[in-house]
Amino acid sequence: MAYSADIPGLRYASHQYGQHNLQRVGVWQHNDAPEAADSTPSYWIIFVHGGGWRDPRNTLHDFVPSIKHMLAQPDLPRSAVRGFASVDYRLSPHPQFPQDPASTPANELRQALHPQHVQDVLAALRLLDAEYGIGGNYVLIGHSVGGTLVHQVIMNNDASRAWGPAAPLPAALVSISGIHDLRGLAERHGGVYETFIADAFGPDRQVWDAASPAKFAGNFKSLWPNEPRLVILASSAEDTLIDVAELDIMEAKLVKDGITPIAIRDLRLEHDSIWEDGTQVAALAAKAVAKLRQQ
Ligand SMILES: Nc1ccccc1C(=O)C[C@H](N)C(=O)O
Repeated sequence: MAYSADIPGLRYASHQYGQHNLQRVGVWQHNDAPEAADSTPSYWIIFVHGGGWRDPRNTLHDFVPSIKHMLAQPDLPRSAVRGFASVDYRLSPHPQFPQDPASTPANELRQALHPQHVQDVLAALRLLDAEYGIGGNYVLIGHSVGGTLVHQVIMNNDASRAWGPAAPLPAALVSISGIHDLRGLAERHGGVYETFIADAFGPDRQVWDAASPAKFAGNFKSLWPNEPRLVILASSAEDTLIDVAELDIMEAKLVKDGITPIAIRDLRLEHDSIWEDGTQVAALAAKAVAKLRQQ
């Protein structure tokens, strides 16, 4: 049941925020009425999947194992969580999954180019705010290129709003095995890294830099007014696809901007096993919520 959204005890709703099949967001909430209101705040936990901006095997369902672990997580009380959401966004072409543009319906074609991926994530957050009133009460978790996208939500909050109208900003960001410097990653590894970045961003490396959170010309602290601006950066030493340099450079950028992230370099498991297993994603979400509730 790899693609099932079914989680015992939760009801699932899928929402479209655009015409394309991938412009959708999944929402899971507890079946029964919420517990008696308590005075401590509660949060939405929202996930943005990875897959090199292109892999159709990565979907909003990537969050399901992590949600199951969160339900069983003793240090993430039910009263602390309003619900879970996971975002799909239009993808770029993948050479292993070719499509014939002549015969493929427009709403199934994967031909997105930056900034369409982040435009979609912003649109999904606006939909969640309109339908569920998430406001700034959410933890935004990204895996791999999802880690790029969650930082870009903050980057978009400058005067130009280049990638879309304002979306509510999160209370906390969690970037797991995140890609933060496109050019750096491509130059260190070459090969398929250059290919999937060029397929998603085009050939101009200045565009890559402008989209890279760690190379961002603006200041994360000033564009993210809501306290406490909690950021958790996490990487696994067993990850053979994303090296710790991607975490190091993002940590340095945030520190320069006046934000001290929590940096966790000792996750276990290979790149994709982290979300497939979900235990560590759940623990990171619980850590973020606990920190927010301590404020
Ligand atoms: N090679 C990578 C390195 C780093 C991060 C992702 C990938 C991917 O391959 C993503 C996806 N499975 C893809 O086929 O594009």
